[in-house]
Amino acid sequence: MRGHGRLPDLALRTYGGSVVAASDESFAAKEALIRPGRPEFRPRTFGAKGQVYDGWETRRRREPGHEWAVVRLGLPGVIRSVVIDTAWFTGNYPPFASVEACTADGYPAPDELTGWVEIVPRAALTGDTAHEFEVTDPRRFTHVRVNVFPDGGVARMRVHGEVVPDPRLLSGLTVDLAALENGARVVACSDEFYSSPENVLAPGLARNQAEGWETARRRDGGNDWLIVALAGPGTVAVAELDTTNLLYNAPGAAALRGIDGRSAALDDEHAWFTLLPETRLQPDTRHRFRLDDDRPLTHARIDIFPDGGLARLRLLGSLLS
Ligand SMILES: NC(=O)NC(NC(N)=O)C(=O)[O-]
Repeated sequence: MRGHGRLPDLALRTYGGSVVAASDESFAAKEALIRPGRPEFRPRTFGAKGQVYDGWETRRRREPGHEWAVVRLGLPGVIRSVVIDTAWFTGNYPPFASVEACTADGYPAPDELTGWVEIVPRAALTGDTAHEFEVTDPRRFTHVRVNVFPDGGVARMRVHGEVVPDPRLLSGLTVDLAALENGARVVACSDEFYSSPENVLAPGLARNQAEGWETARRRDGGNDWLIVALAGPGTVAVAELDTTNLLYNAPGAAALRGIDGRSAALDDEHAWFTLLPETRLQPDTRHRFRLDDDRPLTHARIDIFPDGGLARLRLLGSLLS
């Protein structure tokens, strides 16, 4: 069994994050800070404002002070680490940075945010390096502010943590119990050769194959699978198995099972019950299946036969009250 990757990036643009304000972005736009993917660089590529960078880059400060950018998390939650990546910034990286966070109710404007607390104390940075800082504050945060001293460029900021949704927006409703934004996460997966299984829980539709989960071609006669810890104990009424963008590598079939992890161990094969028996799938298709089972579950396991992947897995249902 392979690892299931790291905690999700709560700030990621494709998870709904937004860089809502910055003190300056003269050389390169603040929005790049939370862009998915590794930063790119083409040497000797100059625009009207200077060398082009895939990151946030401020002007050279000529007066005292420092620069900052505020990010609204797409997925509010408990932050476990922050990555400040100065990739490609060598003669223009900030020598120091710190990170603050705050919690806001509703939809404040950036200048209405209050109650900032330091979650990463001022630390020295080096150029062209991804610096990871552990965060120990256990509170739920909705926004972060990165400060750079005195100025410079940061390619990416990643804010890894555990999603903590607002329970008022889930209880009593039919919701996707397998959605990352509702607190679901992948806890185990057979293979993540081409792209991460976490992608099947992401918001919205996958725009291409890489935005879904894709396994290697399987040659051992077995099959690929993943296990999702749901948003909470609940019942599932509709399963959506989306093979969009998988044209020549969609699984031939899939099966879905559930387990109530409150009373059984995940490795107890007999405690898993079938929600959807092995069912034929078509390539590039959003399949929706009405399930006929009201047993509560905390985890779901999808088996795909023999390999391939999925663009999305949606499990519409309700949390136990
Ligand atoms: N975008 C830039 O041109 N930045 C800087 N210069 C180079 N060459 O990268 C700088 O900070 O002066």
